[in-house]
Amino acid sequence: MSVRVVARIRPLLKNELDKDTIVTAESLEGENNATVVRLPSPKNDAESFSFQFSSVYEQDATQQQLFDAEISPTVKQLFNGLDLSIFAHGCTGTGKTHTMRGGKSLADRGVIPRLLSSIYRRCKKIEKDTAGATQVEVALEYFEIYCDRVYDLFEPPEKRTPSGLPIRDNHGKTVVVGLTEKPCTTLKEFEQLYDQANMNRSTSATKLNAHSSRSHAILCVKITQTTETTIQVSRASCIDLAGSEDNRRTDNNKERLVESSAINKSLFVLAQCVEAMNKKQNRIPYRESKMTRILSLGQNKGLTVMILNLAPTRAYHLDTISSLNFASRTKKIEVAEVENDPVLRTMAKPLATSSIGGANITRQPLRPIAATHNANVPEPEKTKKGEKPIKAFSVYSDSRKPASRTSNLTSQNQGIRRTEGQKRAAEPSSTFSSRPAKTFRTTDNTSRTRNAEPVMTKASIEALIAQRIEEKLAEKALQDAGTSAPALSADLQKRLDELEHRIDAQEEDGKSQGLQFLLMAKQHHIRGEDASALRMYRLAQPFFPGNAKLEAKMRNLESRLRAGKDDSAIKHVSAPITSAMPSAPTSSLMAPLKAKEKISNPKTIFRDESDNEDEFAPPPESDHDASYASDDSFHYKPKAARKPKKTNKKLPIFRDEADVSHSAVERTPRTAHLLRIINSRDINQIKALKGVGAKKADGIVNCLVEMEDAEVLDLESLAMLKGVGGKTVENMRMGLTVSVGYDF
Ligand SMILES: Nc1ncnc2c1ncn2[C@@H]1O[C@H](COP(=O)(O)OP(=O)(O)OP(=O)(O)O)[C@@H](O)[C@H]1O
Repeated sequence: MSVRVVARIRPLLKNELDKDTIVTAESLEGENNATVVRLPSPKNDAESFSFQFSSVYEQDATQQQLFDAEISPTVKQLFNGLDLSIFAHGCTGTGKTHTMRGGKSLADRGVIPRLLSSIYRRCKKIEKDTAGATQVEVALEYFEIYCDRVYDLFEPPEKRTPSGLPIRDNHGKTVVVGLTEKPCTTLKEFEQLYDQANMNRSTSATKLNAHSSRSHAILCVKITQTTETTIQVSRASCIDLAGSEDNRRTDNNKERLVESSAINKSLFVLAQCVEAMNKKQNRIPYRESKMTRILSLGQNKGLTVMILNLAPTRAYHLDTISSLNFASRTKKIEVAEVENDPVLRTMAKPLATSSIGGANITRQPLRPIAATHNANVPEPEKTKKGEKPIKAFSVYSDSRKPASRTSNLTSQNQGIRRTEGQKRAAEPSSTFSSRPAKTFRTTDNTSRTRNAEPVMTKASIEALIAQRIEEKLAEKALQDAGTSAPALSADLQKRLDELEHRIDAQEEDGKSQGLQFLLMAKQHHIRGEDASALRMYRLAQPFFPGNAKLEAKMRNLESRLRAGKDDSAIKHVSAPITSAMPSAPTSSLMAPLKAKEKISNPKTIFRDESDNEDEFAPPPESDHDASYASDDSFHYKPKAARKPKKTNKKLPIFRDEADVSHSAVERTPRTAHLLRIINSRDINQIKALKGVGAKKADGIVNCLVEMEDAEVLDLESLAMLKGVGGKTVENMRMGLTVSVGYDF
């Protein structure tokens, strides 16, 4: 993956003019451009921290300068077939939306309108240069992830369903189902669509930002280039992340706190994913939040630019350090995974792929080529004029689309297309629908092959051959699937929908979220990561207000951290919990930077593999198992109107006599057998349990991997794994009698 991380320090706002500026940009010796962010240590102003990035933009940097230097050069590659992802990251009020969207005046326009302007210019140029032989179409999807739910921003809020749009895994890619795709032919048209859609975005005034985005907004621009012989699709995804918030500073009310919790949680998971990638762990916890599932940072191929937005004042000091730490980790992913110049290396891929595909490619049934390299892929025949346009593409995957055009549609897809067709019936004929039909054509990429030859290595050829084999197998599987009766698809679809509703219903219940936080807290606790555990307990606390045991746990962790060696770590996590609904401090989202010795040489980059909050934490308490089990005492108190549930109702089903003590020795054979299967982490065995499908099994294994060496010791702990619950545990156990034939 190629992640280019640049930092941008915003200017002082009107109400900050008298405030202390502590964040500065510096150049390394012999360089003209600033690449280092420097700020003092929170402990001691005489010491400073420095972080190096690809570029650093100072307070007076204009929107134009940032775009010209960072984004403009990628547009060419976008048209060469690479996907592009642009992230704005940073805590609340640091200028993410300003950077991505910007203001109304020409000079103030942000990255997104400038990118679209560049895209349309290039479209025109290509069409002109090829005398119309290559035609370029642009289409948009725009959605937000608000409180872990996905909403289409092209739909007015009143049309939203409470649970939002479902997301599904499709051949390893996450897709948002049912998004509107808007063909968009001119910049003017884009501006209208974009402005209108932005009015649908969830924003609110907070103490830290009068127009704070309460959601992650993702704009996907799909570019389709059609020539006589080929169709090439590439995508630019522009992501304006919601800002992390230190709720000790926000004075957020309950509603804002819930939003803030969701924002902080998803950013926390993002940080965890980045950390897992850094540590080269096999499993990246993408599934812990919808944002990380959809973005799949590190899985998407192509170019990624992350713009780290920073506020210059002391009020943001700890938040700024947290953000810098996070960005440094993200930057390291690039260093670890891309050894050669990422631009040259990734540019070679589409050329090489199309040359390997050669004349044998007659259709592209699945996503891989388009998803990973956007190779020139012939598309199935387009619909005739007047017919419905093709259904929405997905964020990083359009794997269903080719299938849908080749009659192998699942009823799910048919349903989507119907909806889309109805939606668009009133719309003027789009460029898609009015375009003359294209037929499958074999690729004749002689010149491309020639171009690609010098960069083909043995390894890349092998990888491409493996990929082609995979595609062929997938194509065959798809064709096989296409022969199954439509009734089966409808049935499958119904089951999927039911499952989705069940999950949504569960998600709507704050209990599930609160328990997830608790589970994550416990996982951290087990690993001895007290600082992270404390953060997660804090996130959980709003769901269990007034729970004395939880508060005692947090106090315990706080005092242990306070007693730890490094004061700077304590500063990040030891704020006393006074309010009934304490918050997740922003600084707690990402690892605090370890205080280093005095920095005198700006060339030194003060991050290394060991920079991890957990090194500040004292070793884990030996009694953590006891506390693990004792969390059953957390009473869930859902949103205001609901009555608190009694403890004994919480996990009533599977508590069999022998389990009361939670002792492994006293487990029934059936329970022991079930726990053995779970702790085996063997997805096939887990999937075979009654009531556990592939998705749930995957979720369970993910949780277990998160727990590293820890095991699930009892059924109650099992029920608390994400997506499990008491009923599922009961089903698993009951199923064992029949399906496993265990002698109980
Ligand atoms: N480079 C800049 N030049 C001028 N003003 C800026 C700049 N960056 C940010 N601002 C101003 O700072 C304020 C906060 O910016 P913005 O709303 O973009 O922050 P944000 O990071 O998106 O916050 P949130 O996460 O809460 O949505 C706005 O008033 C914005 O106009």
